[in-house]
Amino acid sequence: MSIRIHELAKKIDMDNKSLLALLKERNFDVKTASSTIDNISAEALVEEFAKPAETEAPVEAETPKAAPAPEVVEDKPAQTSQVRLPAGVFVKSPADIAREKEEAAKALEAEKAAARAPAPVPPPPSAPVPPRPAAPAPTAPKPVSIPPPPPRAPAPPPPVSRPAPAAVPPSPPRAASAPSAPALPTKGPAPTPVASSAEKPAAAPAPAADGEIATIQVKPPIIVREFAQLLGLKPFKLISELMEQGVFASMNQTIDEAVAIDLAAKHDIVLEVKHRGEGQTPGQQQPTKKDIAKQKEKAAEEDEANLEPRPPVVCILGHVDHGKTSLLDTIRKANVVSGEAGGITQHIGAYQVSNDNGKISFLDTPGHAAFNKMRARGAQVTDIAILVIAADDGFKPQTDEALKYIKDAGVALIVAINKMDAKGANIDQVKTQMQQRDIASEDWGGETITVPVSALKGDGIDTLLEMIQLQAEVLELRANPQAKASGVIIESQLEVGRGPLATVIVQRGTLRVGDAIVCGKEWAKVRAMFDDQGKNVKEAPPSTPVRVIGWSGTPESGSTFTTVKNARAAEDMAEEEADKQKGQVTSKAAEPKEVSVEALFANIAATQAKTLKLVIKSDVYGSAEAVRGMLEAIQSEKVSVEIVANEVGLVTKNDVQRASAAGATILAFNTKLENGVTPQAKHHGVRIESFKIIYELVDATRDMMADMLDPDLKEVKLGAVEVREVFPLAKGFVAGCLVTEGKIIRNAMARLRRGKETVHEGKVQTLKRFKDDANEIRAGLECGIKLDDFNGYEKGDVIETFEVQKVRASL
Ligand SMILES: Nc1nc2c(ncn2[C@@H]2O[C@H](COP(=O)(O)OP(=O)(O)OP(=O)(O)O)[C@@H](O)[C@H]2O)c(=O)[nH]1
Repeated sequence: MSIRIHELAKKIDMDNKSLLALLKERNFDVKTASSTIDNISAEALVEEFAKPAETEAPVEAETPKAAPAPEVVEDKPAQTSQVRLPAGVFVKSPADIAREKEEAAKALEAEKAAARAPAPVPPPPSAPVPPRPAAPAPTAPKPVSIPPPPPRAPAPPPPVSRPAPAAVPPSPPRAASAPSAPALPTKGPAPTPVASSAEKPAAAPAPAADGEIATIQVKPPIIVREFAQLLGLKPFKLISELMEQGVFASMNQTIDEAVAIDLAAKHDIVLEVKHRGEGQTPGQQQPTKKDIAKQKEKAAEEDEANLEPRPPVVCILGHVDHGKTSLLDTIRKANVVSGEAGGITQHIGAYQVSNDNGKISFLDTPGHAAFNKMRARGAQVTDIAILVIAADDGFKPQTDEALKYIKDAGVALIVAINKMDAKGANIDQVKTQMQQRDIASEDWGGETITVPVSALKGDGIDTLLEMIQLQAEVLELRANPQAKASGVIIESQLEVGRGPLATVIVQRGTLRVGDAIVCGKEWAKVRAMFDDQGKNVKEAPPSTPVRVIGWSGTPESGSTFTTVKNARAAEDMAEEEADKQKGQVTSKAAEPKEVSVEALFANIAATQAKTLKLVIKSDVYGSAEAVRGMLEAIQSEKVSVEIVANEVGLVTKNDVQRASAAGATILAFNTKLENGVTPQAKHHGVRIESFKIIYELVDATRDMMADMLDPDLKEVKLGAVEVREVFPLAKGFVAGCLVTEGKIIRNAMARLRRGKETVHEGKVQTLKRFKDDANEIRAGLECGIKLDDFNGYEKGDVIETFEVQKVRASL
């Protein structure tokens, strides 16, 4: 019998993270909050952490003589009643104690260093305000089976029943830090300075003295892993900070200098980027006082003290038809699947659900190969990824692709094995495949939280939500709602009556109606915002998905937006960016190109090749991207595709004119035609094709390309005869035949074979049944055949008839 960590945590009123750390410290083999430990150990822990409250308060318990708890365990196990040492519990060896002492000394030093820093001073230990004031010393000589963690005997009674995160590593008495640490990620004081300084390895820059800014120097390229070390952060922490700024990089990737400088400023560090061969100052711009002030302002925004818990952003990924939308649908209790064309998700949806434990923001991404960019984007903006795998189908190509995105983005993973109700569901097979991919499920000794579910029947959904909340708790997701809002564009589109609109996820700060935001070359004064239910909302705090209207155009999906001072500034910044982009395009075009003879001939050949020109209009930006990707992947040496325009919105008269001028066809994907477009297209002879399913669009495009080529000719055999006799006529000869196969039709093409040799090819000019002319004679009957003016028939010759059909050329 066993119990899950998160259940036990509730029982002993401790947060999951602390309990996990405590258990790991005590050598339990636990990995996540949904790992289990045996009941005996759990009971002992319950006793250890709950007992003080029950045995309220004998005053003498405060006296130091209550200290020698470790002795009880070590020296008198027999005396400790009938309770046996539970599995996983260990008695410390001298080596352990030596190691702990060393760690404790390090921690103490770190504490001292933190104390020197200008940090909020926690209340002195002498005046704790414990909720359970008269609790007895936790180390009272109770013969419990689990050794109480470290010898903290002389310390004052713990003011809270659950240990603070800082108390997790075995340490010597740290009276000052323990009482002040908040246990759960609720609003409240920032983590103690001890916790943050303990995170920093020795390589971290020494904290500067009061008000001073530490300086570190780097040489590009700035690699995330190395940069984290320089800042004294764990790489995953740095990755998540980068993500909060809308920068998505994995451990071994490089980041921009500007981003690195910004990030360093957040940690009160001035970053000096030294380019190779550069001296101290020339070339490299050093941060000015203004820069530093700006950086400090930003750092203040991100100050731990201002951070509040935020809902997790969860992305649902997986292979086509494995049930992503159904799963989300069941979670949302709304029917999205039936509204989708062909039952497949063609663009990303963002929704927020609330349950007893709080809110969760979900992103639904399409499973089709065509939408890989959208999936990658989904994985990038999320905290937790749910990989949906159908129990009756197992891993498929897009499952592996999604897993790759998840790993690259470094987000937490939960596997939902769906369709458990389906015939042929084989959970063991899926778990074997998980093991093969190094993501073994927890119950198979791995670390991946795995939840069997049935989206159709609703089984396992509560557990899945619980696991998401637990994972979120462990990740300690926080953001500053007071900061200037910034976030990521999930999707953008043009909507009739509303103009350009974008689904965004706010990552930092609170976005409000009236805010001015800028995103690349587009900007918006937020005119209105809608939640996933289409309800008008006035503000969107961190992790909230909202649809924003008021944009100058459709911003690019996946790009980040930030709030600026006012609409004027937003417009200026957007214009500046547009000019920059234009400049880049022109300068690229102006670059001299080397032309080889081969290239010259290739160019000549290319101009002779046929080109299918297309104007594409799609409902949303992501679809436009997917369509372009699919069309560009069509390989043909005979016909090429030229995309004249690829835009979001309705098909307009302007599009018809553009297509007419370019000789292009218009493809409308998931979008409609503006009034009056059809007659205008007819007038100009422009072809418009509409599609709701991307694969149909691609097939139709291939057909259009093939139709531009001369058709291939294909011979279809109609029948055959054997020459049995040769009869003389007044002029020439006729062959007396038996129809051996198919049928013989007058005027059909014919070929006379003698053995392997073709003697003559022509037409069946005369076809007679006895003396009468016939149009068609079937197998098994005799007939007379004369081919054109041919007369050289011999007994045993075979005459085959056939017709030539024109078929669409292959690409
Ligand atoms: N038996 C069974 N069928 C399910 C379950 N979940 C989904 N399905 C069915 O599987 C099919 C695909 O479900 P979707 O939710 O559209 O799958 P998807 O992964 O979102 O597919 P795309 O949108 O194309 O990426 C539908 O016919 C669902 O009814 C389940 O738990 N059990």
